[in-house]
Amino acid sequence: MIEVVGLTKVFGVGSPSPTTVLDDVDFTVDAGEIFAVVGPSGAGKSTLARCLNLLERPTSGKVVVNGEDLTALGTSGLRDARRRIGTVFQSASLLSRRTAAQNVALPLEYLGATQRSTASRVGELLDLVGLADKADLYPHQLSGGQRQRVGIARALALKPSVLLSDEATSGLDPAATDTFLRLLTDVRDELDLAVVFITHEMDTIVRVADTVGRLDHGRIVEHGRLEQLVLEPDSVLGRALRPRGPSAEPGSAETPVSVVYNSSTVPADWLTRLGTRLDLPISVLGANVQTIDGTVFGDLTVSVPAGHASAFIGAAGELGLAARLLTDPTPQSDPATVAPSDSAKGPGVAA
Ligand SMILES: Nc1ncnc2c1ncn2[C@@H]1O[C@H](COP(=O)(O)OP(=O)(O)OP(=O)(O)O)[C@@H](O)[C@H]1O
Repeated sequence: MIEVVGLTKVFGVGSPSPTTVLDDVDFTVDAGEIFAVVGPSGAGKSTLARCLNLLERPTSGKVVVNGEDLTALGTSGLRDARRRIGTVFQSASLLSRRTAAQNVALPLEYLGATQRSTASRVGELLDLVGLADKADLYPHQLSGGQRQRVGIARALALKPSVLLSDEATSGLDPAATDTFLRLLTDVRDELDLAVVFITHEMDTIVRVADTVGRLDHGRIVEHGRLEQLVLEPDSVLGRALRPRGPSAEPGSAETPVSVVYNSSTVPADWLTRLGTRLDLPISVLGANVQTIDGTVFGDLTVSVPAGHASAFIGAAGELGLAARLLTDPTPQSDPATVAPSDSAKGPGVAA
């Protein structure tokens, strides 16, 4: 378990123009949980990663792992404490003159482990990430995805309780990303790890995250469980988690209404029921249905005859659907790409 309490990083403390890059960040990730952090460029994601694994000293606040405040430790204690957090970086950062096995062995060698115990642990780890047959290959002989899997093996070498993945799927092709995400959830389950998954790729979040935080201007401005956020019509994160192509235009005597629902809590024939109950022709203008952790979530735009939208919204609410007028059909903003100044305007209207 990792608890981050009031984490603040100010660069240039004491200078005429100090920059606050992390501002009172709080979150907790339990063992067995994947917490995704998403945010636009410059939001402070890399700084957060470096403060979490203590490559960078926070200005104030705490990073507590399994009850121990790592930020309170001196230099030698800190070296030891870093073992509790394994990091997988973007593009793996493997040493090019070392084989896959030698790269995985590196943290064990620093620790002074015997050759025999190192060889045995490296064998286990390469097995875990499905690369036992690539042990003697050099990084340039591995694919990008394989290099990231070596990165995971190396991050796990010292049996950390927290795994930090810092933009680790950036630049991977879809198949390698799939393999990486499956491996991440497998090791999370097998080793009961608390995982902090920093990314700007919303589709990876939908596939692995239990909880999600949106970082903006160094602050966590939205935070929640994935399956709750995806149903939030007004949430920037919620909208970005429900990707959808453009909807058809409603007719001139029709009003577009957005409907978001969780299929486990609404009747499967909700659209037919609403049409019958209100005695109205209702048509679908656009839709996205996706499965998150086994539950189907829907996000539709429907057209309702003008003058009947309120009745539709009320009746939909009674069936457990979140419906609202679609007054601003602008494209969804993506919290991973939206400029800080735009996102500061707050959420727009759900698509
Ligand atoms: N050493 C430093 N000194 C001063 N400012 C810094 C320093 N490191 C980062 N910053 C500033 O902190 C802000 C956040 O940077 P950071 O790299 O953490 O953002 P990020 O969300 O990871 O961005 P990206 O997605 O583009 O990598 C930026 O405005 C950056 O200029």
